[in-house]
Amino acid sequence: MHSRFIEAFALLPAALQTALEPLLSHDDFPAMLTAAQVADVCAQTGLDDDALAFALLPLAAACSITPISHFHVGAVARGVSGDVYFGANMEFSGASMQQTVHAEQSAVTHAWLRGEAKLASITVNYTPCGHCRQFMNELNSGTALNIHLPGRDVATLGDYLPYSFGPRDLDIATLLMDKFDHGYTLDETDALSKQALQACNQSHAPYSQSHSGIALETHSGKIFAGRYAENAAFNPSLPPLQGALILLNLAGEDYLNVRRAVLIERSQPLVSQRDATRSTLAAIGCTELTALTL
Ligand SMILES: O=c1ccn([C@H]2C[C@H](O)[C@@H](CO)O2)c(=O)[nH]1
Ligand SMILES: [Zn+2]
Repeated sequence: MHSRFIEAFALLPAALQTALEPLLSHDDFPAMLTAAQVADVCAQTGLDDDALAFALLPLAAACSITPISHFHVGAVARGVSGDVYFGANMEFSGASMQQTVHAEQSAVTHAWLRGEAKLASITVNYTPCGHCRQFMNELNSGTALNIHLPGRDVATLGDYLPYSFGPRDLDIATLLMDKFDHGYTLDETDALSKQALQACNQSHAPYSQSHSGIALETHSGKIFAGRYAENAAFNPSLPPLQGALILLNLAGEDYLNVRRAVLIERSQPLVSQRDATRSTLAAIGCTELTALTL
């Protein structure tokens, strides 16, 4: 079992420990459960889907990296496929506050990067901040997304974000997690560039059209790609680097092990990721960034 889970796992009810043990005992547990695994764990423990999501929160929160706040937020997003995805907050010492990833953003992005089509619900161990509510208002599940919080009845994003501002206010119809391919091509043939290009092609940037994607390679040779997720209110947009680091972290890798990165964006974009990406990568000890333009 990955060392980060040991303490939280030991505090789970015995029946849940028994049901989860075969999944978590692998070092490469992907911080998600498939619909079939969820059904199996529910059958073994007698928990329903929602109770299981709450019970998993301490494991999700154990994935947080919080050198600044030491405040561990965990989230569990459920896709319409029935698969569930962990999320956890990530902080970067030596970078700007704006580089922080919230647990809700982590869970949502985790689901998106793994190809989930739409979210049905999200369960979080603390109330989502205004920034997260706005971030989630970009999703193709819209204000119908169910939000489960400890000690509260289930409510929708619409309940938590009344009089909301969102994509429709800017006449945008393509929403976060909708599938698309922007069709950019590039002659580069190395694996990292190819994955960065694919991420760029799947990025969500309907406001600026400044599509971008990144791929990170770790010292162990693994590759993690992230797509830009733009937001109607602009500031809650999530840069591609954050997407890739979310996936890397949830896969059990250490973000200090990023060896090199390829960022792909358009030439002279209205919104550029390059400088912030370079500076955040430097804060986590990676100075090998190749920035390619389309
Ligand atoms: O909705 C929220 C509010 C805060 N945090 C994180 C961000 C930061 O790492 C820490 C303190 O704000 O908690 C979340 O993950 N979600
Ligand atoms: Zn938040």
